[in-house]
Amino acid sequence: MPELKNDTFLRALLRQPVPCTPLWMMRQAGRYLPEYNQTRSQAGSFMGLAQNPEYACEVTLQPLRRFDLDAAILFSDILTVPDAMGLGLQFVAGEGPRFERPLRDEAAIQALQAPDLERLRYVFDAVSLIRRELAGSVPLIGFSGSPWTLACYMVEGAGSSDYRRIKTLLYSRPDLLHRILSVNAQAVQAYLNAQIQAGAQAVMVFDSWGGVLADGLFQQFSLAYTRQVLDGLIREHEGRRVPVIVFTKGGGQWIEDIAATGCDAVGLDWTANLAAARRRVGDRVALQGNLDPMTLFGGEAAIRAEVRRVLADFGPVGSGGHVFNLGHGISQYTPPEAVSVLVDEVHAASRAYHES
Ligand SMILES: Cc1c2[nH]c(c1CCC(=O)O)Cc1[nH]c(c(CCC(=O)O)c1C)Cc1[nH]c(c(CCC(=O)O)c1C)Cc1[nH]c(c(C)c1CCC(=O)O)C2
Repeated sequence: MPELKNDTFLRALLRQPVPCTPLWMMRQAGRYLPEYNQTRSQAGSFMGLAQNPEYACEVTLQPLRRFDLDAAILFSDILTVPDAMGLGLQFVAGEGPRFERPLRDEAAIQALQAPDLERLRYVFDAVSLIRRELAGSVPLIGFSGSPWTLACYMVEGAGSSDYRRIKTLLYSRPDLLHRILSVNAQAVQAYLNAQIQAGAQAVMVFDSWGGVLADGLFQQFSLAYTRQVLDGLIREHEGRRVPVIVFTKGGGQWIEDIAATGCDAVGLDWTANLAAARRRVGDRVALQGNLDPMTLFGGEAAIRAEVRRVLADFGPVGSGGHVFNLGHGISQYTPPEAVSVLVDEVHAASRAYHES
């Protein structure tokens, strides 16, 4: 594998010195890019894109051709894992993901098993192909959903506004929920390790729905299983540390607990304040985030001002690590020009915070 030309993203995650703050964006490959929509219509569907390594590679690279981003993220979805467990993932146009066979009774839960990784071969093939095509320009991030977030989709069968089904299970049959979560933890760990072996240079766990849990239950039903995943991850590959990022949407109040999972970095949504977060965890982990994605609709002056505010909140980087990101995925309605402004401002305005 060729030497990495730009390793600022990996260095920042490990709290090593960098000349300016690296950035990437959650959902950086997606519908706000016309070229994505074009490739998607060629592929016929979202899963048609994700399951074809050439298409997955093409859309992964699209945002990097337009913008000076410091990392690539595998184009895939967190729901490929429950799909490989036999739940039957479907993307209904305009409705988002849905499972044909959600976990709705005890028999289905007892029968659940970690998937045969051969069924996810298309993901690992995409990882290897993307690594080859990146040719050392920037590192590649692999990812998975957290055991809890996957369980939410597996039990609800689709997105939810109140999480009624999974919370019914949690409060009435916690034993069954624990069974789903242990299967998921085993599956996610094997899935991430296979991505690392295929060439992912950092991995991120998306706990998108951790924030809907009550305090105490978050630690028991989400974080404990994320920690199980991390405990068995490959942390060194190709002679380099493979940093792990844990992102819990709505998890700002639990940042000390998240930092204690053994991750290298904690991802924060825009409701957290980076200065306060840093005071709480010290420089034990790097922080990733946390611009409100809607800032990108505010015009150039607002984008530049908000980027400077986020950088100032983190403050002089010193022995810490900051990876700039949005606090959640970029909206499909974002004008691509807004992203150019964001990238320019992060790289230019952050230099002052890296002078020792
Ligand atoms: C909860 C979740 C999902 N998927 C994911 C999460 C965790 C992150 C988060 O909290 O947003 C993770 C994900 N999904 C996708 C990526 C690709 C990599 C990237 O560029 O960040 C990643 C990292 C592609 C995608 N996954 C999806 C799209 C849009 C699909 C399309 O092209 O129609 C993309 C680009 C579909 C998807 N997939 C999922 C939903 C709810 C949807 C529909 C949402 C929507 O319509 O915006 C489940």
